[in-house]
Amino acid sequence: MPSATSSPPTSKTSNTFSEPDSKTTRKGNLSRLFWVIYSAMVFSTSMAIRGIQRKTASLKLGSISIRMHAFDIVESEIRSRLIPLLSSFSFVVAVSEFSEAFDLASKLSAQRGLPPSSLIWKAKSVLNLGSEKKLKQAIKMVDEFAQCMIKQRRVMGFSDKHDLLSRFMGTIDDDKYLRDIVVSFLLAGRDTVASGLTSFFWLLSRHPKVESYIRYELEKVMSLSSLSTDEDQQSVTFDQMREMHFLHAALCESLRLFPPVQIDSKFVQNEDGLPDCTFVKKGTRVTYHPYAMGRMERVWGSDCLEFNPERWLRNGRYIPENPYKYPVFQAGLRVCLGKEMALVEMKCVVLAIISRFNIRVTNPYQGPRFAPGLTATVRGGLPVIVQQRGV
Ligand code: HEM
Repeated sequence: MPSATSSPPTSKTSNTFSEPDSKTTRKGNLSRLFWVIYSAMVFSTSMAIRGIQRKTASLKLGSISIRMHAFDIVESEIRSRLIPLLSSFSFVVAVSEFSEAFDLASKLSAQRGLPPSSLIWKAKSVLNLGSEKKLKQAIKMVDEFAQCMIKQRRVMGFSDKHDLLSRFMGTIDDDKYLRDIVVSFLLAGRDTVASGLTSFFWLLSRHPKVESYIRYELEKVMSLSSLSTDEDQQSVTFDQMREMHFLHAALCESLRLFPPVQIDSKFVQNEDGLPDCTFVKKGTRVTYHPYAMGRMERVWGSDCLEFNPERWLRNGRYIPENPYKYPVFQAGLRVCLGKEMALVEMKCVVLAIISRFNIRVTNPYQGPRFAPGLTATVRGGLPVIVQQRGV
């Protein structure tokens, strides 16, 4: 653990595995749960982006005020839905029709790229057959959901609202464009965050000391705060969370080993050369591989395969890496606009869960296996045992 904040976790936060007690534990599928919760949360902060809107979106998404707004929304979803769900004896996650349609559309779109030639899906699409027919139906349902959300917001009024959709509605009148913005952001921000959280909980199950240290850091920031005299303060505030350097480091380290976007391709617009002088002609597909890059000894050193949050800390403070070395959120012009928001969301969920529950993966020795798709979805989900702490 980092030297500047190296006091050992208290016994209260120590994290030895205890056998599940039938009254306090329940089994569930964490990745499925995150997907469902996030479909609601990301919608309330989602926004469109294309061409000229990128700049506007980038300013808005990166701003402290929008991150604080996201923090409030996520906190409220956690309190009203996630915690009650995890606390109930057996949790069955209700999957909405929309959620199913969204998953199907993502899966079928990704499957288009699997056969060697695109002719197959194009022919099926023209003839409206099989998977292409299902894809069209799924996309229609997703679009209708987004349209309905925009229509409702118009009826309810948006000028006094602070969420991103309302802010964009103030500048864009075209509802079809707004719909595409909502769907794009949902696509960009939903499964990525769910995937990152799922892998993180798998890693925590394998590294209980890291989990204990996050709990210790949480207790520390809360006790140092002037709010600590306020007996009503039950959960961390946005500012306190920003002081949690170890948590931030642990999430970055987890995303290094399990990036939600494992590979990403670009097509060359005009003939060009790569930095190593490889010639690339117009139309060439160039793929970079964040999953492989995060595990290269040449880049990360001999302990590249270890989960070691300390590699991100100097004197207890988080030091960011060069995004070209760590392209989990891409780098340069097309860098992820939701990076900061994603980290806020992930931190909120992690803190809410680990301060109240012990989450144990049922088979921690089996690493996550990913299904083919746009984002790294854990195949079959991540079966876990949830145990309420202190019971
Ligand atoms: C851990 C979570 C996330 C990861 C790892 C991630 C990663 C990425 C990556 C690699 C790209 C570049 C894709 C490309 O150029 O092909 C990207 C783009 C983008 N991301 Fe994220 N993302 C995450 C969460 C989010 C969230 C929560 C949002 C918004 C709510 C978001 C919004 C966007 C947008 C709008 C773009 C498109 C930027 C552009 O093309 O100009 N992302 N993301």
